Amino acid sequence: MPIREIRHPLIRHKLGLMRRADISTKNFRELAQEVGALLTYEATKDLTLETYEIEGWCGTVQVEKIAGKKITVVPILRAGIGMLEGVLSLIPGAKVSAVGIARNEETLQAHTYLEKLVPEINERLAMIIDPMLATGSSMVATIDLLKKAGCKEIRAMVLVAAPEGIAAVEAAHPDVTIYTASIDERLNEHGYIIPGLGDAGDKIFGTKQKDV
Ligand SMILES: O=P(O)(O)OC[C@H]1O[C@H](OP(=O)(O)OP(=O)(O)O)[C@H](O)[C@@H]1O
Ligand SMILES: O=c1cc[nH]c(=O)[nH]1
Ligand SMILES: [Mg+2]
Repeated sequence: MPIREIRHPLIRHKLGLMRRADISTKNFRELAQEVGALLTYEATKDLTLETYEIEGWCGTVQVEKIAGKKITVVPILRAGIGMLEGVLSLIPGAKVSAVGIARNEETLQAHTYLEKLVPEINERLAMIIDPMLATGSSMVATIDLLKKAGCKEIRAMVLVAAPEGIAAVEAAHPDVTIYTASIDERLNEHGYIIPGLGDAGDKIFGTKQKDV
């Protein structure tokens, strides 16, 4: 199952607010973190649990914890940072592997400029975060480098996904499930998602809005 659109009412509501042309940087940032947290809740729903025993207030009690694999969250810089706090609010122990990728706005090809992966990443579940999945070239490049580093289980969370990007990830990496708040209609001639959110990196960091 490579794509999961999470149509939860809270997510739909928050994403609707994010689509407003006049949204402030502050509100966009807050909502990106909130939707990031809600997607994390869904994307971790099937993690396996194991029971163990503790001393509780009335004697020993069986409790549960997440079994096996540790997690690394992989924000695709810059815009992925805009979801990081939200994700870590639910998985505070996760280690962070930063991947810097910028899309060439002419060719729409992804260019990798930073790769700072945590040790023993091959033993971790990697959860990639990026607000936008447009052509898919940034996501495919990230999955390529994680697999090269030995990652065996990879999931991705994006706020908005275009059908073109979903198809690209599915073709290159059919084993990776993508969790998204919305599958939007299409890309425009500049490779921007319609209706989308505009330039998510610029909105999160307050840098100049490009004419998209
Ligand atoms: O699916 P794609 O066609 O590759 O496009 C999506 C990428 O574009 C944006 O990043 P951008 O390159 O603008 O960098 P930024 O995060 O530094 O703004 C976005 O955050 C994704 O990483
Ligand atoms: O719609 C898009 C596509 C790529 N990057 C963005 O920030 N937005
Ligand atoms: Mg950008």
